[in-house]
Amino acid sequence: YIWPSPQLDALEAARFNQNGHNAGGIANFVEPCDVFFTGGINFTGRSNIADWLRTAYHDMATHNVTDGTGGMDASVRFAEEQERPENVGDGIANTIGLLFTITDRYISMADSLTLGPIIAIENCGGPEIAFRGGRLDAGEPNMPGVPEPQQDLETHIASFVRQGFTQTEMIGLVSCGHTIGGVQHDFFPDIVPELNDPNSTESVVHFDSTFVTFDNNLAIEYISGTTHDPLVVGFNDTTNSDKRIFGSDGNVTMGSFAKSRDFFQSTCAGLLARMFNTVPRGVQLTDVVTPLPVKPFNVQLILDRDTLKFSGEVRFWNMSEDASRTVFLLWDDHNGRTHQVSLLFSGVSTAVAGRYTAAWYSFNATADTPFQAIEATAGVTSMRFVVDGRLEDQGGLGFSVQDGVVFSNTSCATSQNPYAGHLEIAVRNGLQPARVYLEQEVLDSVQRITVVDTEITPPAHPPANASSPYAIWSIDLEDAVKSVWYTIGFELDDGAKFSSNDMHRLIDLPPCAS
Ligand code: HEM
Repeated sequence: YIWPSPQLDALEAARFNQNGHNAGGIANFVEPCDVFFTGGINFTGRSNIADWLRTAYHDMATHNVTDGTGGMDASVRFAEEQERPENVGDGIANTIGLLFTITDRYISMADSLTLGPIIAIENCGGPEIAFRGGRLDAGEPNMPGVPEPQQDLETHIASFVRQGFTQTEMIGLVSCGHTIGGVQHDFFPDIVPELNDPNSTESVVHFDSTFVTFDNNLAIEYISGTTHDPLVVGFNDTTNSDKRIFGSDGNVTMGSFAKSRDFFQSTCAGLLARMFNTVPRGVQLTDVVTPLPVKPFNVQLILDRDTLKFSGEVRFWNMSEDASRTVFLLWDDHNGRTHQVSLLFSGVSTAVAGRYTAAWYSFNATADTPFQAIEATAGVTSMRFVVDGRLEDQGGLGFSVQDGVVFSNTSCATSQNPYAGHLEIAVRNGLQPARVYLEQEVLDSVQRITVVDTEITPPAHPPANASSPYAIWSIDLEDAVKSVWYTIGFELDDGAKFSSNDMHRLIDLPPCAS
C-alpha cells in the first residue's frame, strides 16, 4: 500500500513492530511462550498463547455460513456469551484483558483477538499466518454454537460445516488448536482430575508434550499411541471428542501431520487464516498486511511561531544496525525547493522470533533536538530518503506530508482546576478546509471505540498578521476527566479527511499569559 494510510499503518505496526524499538504491546506477553497473564514464574500449567488461540476460535465458532451471522467480531467479549457453558473458564476474560489494550480507532477488538494468536503462534514455533485487518466489532452477542466435548461426531461435523469447514478441515483445525494448551480440572472436572502437581497448579492436562510450542507433536504422539490428550484418552469416553474427530477419516489426516512438520505447519497457516478471516457477511477485510520496506512513523508538525517543528522516524525493513550507513531525509517545500539532512540511528526492532530486523532513524536535528526546524512559510509537502546513496521514494510518489492544519504551541491552559484550555490550530492560507475539528476516541455503550469530533470555528476576523502563512483557529475547552487526548482533524470539500499524529491534553499545556 501507499504510505500514509492511517488504518493500514496502524495494523502494519501492530503486526510487525514486535520487539525492541517502538515495539507494540503483544509479543512480550508470549515471550517466553509459557508466559501466563502478565508474566513472572509460571507454574500454573496455563499460558497466554493457549488462552488467545482458544478465545479466537470461540469468537469465530458462532459463524453461520448460511445466514452470514457470527464470526470474528469480538462478540465473545459480551458477558452473555462468556456465561454460556460452551465458553466456560476464565481464558476468554484473560485474553480480553491483555489484547484489548492495543485497540484504537484503527484496530478493532476483533482485529486484536486475531493479531494476538497470530503473533503468538509465529513466535512459538509456528508458521507465519497472513493477517488481514478491518474486522468490525459486534454490537450484541451472537447465537451459541461453539462445539463442546460431550457432543457426538455428527454434531461436530455439522457444527464445522455451519462454521464453513469440511470434515477434513475440522480435523486439521482441531489439531492446529490442540497443539497448544490443555484441559483444566477447575472447569472440566469430569474430564481431568485434580493433579496436585506443583508444575501445573491449575491442574491442566496438556494435549501434547510441547504444549506452548506450535508443532506436530500432537499428531506424532496420537499416531504413535503415546498421547496424553485428555480428549483422546480421557477416562470418560463421552468427552473424548478429539479421539472421535481425529479418527473420523481413519487417521489419514493425523497420519499426514505426524509424518511431516512442514505439511502440518502449512495446513495450519491456511486453516487458521481462514478461521481468522471468517467474519460476519458484509465486513470487508483489508488486503493481507505486509511490512512496508520503508515506513515513516509518527510524523508530526507543530507550529512554533515562525517555525514548524518537524519530527518523526523512518523504519527500514530487513535492515540491521550499521554504524557506517548514511541515511538522508530529503523534503520538498511549497516553494519547490528541496532540503536535505542526515538522520540519526534510533534503534532496531525485530519480529517473528527474530526472523526479521528493522533499523530506525529519527528526524532529530541533534541528539537533543528531536525535530527539524522548518521555516513555516516554506512548509513541507513530501519526503524522500537516501540510504547509502539509494533513493527511497515509494516508486517516485514520495512520502506526502500534510502541513495544512497543525497544532500551534501558542495553545495554553486557562485554568488548572477544573482543567480548561485555549487550543490554537494553525490553518495554512490557501487550504480552505470544509471543517477543522478536534478528535477524541470514546467508547460507545458496547465498548467500541468511536471518534467524536468537536468543531473548531474559523477566526471571525482576518488574521492580524496577513504575512503569516497560517491563520489561527481556536477553541476553548474544559476537561472534566482531566486527561482527554485530542488529535486534530480536518476535512476538505471533496470529503477527504486527515488526522494528525500528534496528541494533546489540556493538562500538558502551559498556563496562558494573563
Ligand atoms: C470439536 C471442536 C472442539 C472441542 C470440543 C474443543 C474442546 C476443548 C476443551 C474442552 C478445552 C479445554 C478448555 C479449558 O480447560 O479451559 C479446549 C482447549 C483448547 N482448545 Fe479446543 N476444542 C475444539 C476445537 C478447537 C479449535 C478448532 C481450536 C483452535 C483452532 C481450539 C483451541 C483450543 C486451545 C488453544 C485450547 C487450550 C486452552 C488452554 O489451555 O487454556 N479448540 N478445547
